[in-house]
Amino acid sequence: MSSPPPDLSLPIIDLANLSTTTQSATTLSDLSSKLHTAFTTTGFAYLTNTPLTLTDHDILTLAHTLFALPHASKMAVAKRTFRPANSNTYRGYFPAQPSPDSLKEGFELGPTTTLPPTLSPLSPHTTINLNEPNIYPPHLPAPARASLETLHRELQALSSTLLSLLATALGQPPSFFAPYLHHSISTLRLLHYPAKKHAEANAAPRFACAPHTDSGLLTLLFQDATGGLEVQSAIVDDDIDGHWTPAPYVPGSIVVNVGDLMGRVSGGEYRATRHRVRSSPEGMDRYSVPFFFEPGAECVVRSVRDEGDRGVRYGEHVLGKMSGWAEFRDGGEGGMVGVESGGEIEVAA
Ligand SMILES: O=C(O)CCC(=O)C(=O)O
Ligand SMILES: [Fe+2]
Repeated sequence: MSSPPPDLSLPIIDLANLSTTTQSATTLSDLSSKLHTAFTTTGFAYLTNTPLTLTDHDILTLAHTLFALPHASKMAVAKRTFRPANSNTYRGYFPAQPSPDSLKEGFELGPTTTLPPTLSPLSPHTTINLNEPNIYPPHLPAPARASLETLHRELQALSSTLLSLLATALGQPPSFFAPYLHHSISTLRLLHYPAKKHAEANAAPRFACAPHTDSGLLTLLFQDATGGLEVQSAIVDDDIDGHWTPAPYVPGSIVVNVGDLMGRVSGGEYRATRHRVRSSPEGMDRYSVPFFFEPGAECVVRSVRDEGDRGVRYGEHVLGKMSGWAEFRDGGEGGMVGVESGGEIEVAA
């Protein structure tokens, strides 16, 4: 028998002190222990006063701008699995797919640095280059593209700072995880959950995004005020459908959560918590912008708690998970295989 679920109210961690040019040891150790407590209990927290150039309103406006582009402009950069004439396998656009448990279109970009290609088979039909360069819809205004790249760079820097605070919380030197970030392939994803139309309201999927854990180290998420994000506070008596708590929009905040890799690195101390997004009320679109903080494809991720852990190469980890998901969608007949970046692992219902 498991113990009863904790009362989940997500903590708010104020990062204002990170914006000063020098931080005292006390400030850093205070933040480190707040993150540690949040990640060992709920696995989720809100971050406020984050050191970013763009506001959350600016960031969600970028998503509105991108998804308002003509369908043909978005499909011009659709991943090859959705448009076989295209050469991009991992970065770019994915259209909303009919699915019993989720409905969303998305656009994904990685770092702007040039990385050596890594061609890995996902399935007999599909090869993925996790180190692929970015590709943008032809009609996306140049300032929007520049803002997306700035945002990716700043979120990478912020996440790296959080990782060094977690290193100390786990009893390691602050730079312990620096080698993990060599050729890091973090993904910035823009998401649009289209509104249900009246005629579809009863047949529409229950979730906009099905229950899942994220595959990387950490996820930093901007969401609009629509609501629907829910976090699983505990799995009691093996009831994996139970104990969901809303994680509503908090103005000016970023939701941060632990991904599978950080769970592994911490020897299971940090909770890679399952979460999901409920379908919005009829007629409401929802937009969100998660940033999946990921190591390099070649990085071997090991538990700091287990010297015998041989570890897992991140590229293999993420492709293994994706192949499971793709088969789930593919039906095994070489049909349209939905391939999104390594941020999300859907848990088949
Ligand atoms: O849209 C959201 O609020 C959450 C999205 C998410 O969890 C994901 O893409 O992994
Ligand atoms: Fe997620």
